[in-house]
Amino acid sequence: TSPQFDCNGRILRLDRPRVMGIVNITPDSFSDGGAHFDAEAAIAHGLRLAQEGADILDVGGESTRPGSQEVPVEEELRRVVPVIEGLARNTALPISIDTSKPEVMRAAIKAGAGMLNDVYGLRREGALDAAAELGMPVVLMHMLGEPRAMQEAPEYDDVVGEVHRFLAERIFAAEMAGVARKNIIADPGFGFGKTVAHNLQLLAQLRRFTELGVPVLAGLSRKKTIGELTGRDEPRQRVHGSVAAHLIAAQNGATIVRAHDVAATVDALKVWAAVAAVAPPRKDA
Ligand SMILES: Cn1cnc2c(O)nc(N)nc21
Repeated sequence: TSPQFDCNGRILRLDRPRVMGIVNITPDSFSDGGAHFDAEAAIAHGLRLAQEGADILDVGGESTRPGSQEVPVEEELRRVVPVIEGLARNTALPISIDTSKPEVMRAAIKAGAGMLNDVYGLRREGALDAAAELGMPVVLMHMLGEPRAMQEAPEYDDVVGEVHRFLAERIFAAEMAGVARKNIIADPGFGFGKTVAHNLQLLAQLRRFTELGVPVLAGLSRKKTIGELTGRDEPRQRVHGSVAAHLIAAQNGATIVRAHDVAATVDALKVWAAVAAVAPPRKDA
């Protein structure tokens, strides 16, 4: 039987690779040009991703791209709560909250979100306890340093081994804090303190992370690595490269991929799942 997650009453079944659609609420996403954000536009975008076949919607109010600055908690709450409420009212899909702040985790779950997606791997003050108290599925992701400086000159002796060890430690810390192991998802954090070479090694050896004994999430959508490999400077032109990378991630054991372009990714994974259904059992299974 395949793992499944109870996301605040909404079920996410990992019987096949699933697509986490991205709903970013940041000034450079849904804004009417002003400094404030159009919650309605973000909600409409999330509903469109649901129409395109997303299995879960990831709502984020603080950009974590390289060089990004922190957003004050009041601001982050102002951005995400109305969107989560709007989405929860209009779709039956599970909703994850992309945040590292315990206060935002609590408010998001109260508003109807059912999964925590923390790029800091619950390392912020109070995050482990919040995750344990909320009792929801949680994604633990690897990041080297902080978004502001993580891409300056990332270095590893053995990127796969070091990311693997970090995730094993965070899983252990989460379990010690009271997070149920069945609620944990691991994520190597593509692009979070990694060069293109590091990202390629992590993707090529992604199956190593399934040894952690929890589902693996991969997020490469429209990232700089895809742009560099394809020569596409414009993120919107990185759809094909992103779909290729997520297919490889599925082939290498990921059961959730985090994507902007949901329809394209859903179609690709349908082809992947049809072949996987008739493939001979894996020798290392
Ligand atoms: C918020 N966010 C941006 N990239 C991500 C990734 O690769 N994984 C997860 N879990 N979250 C991400």
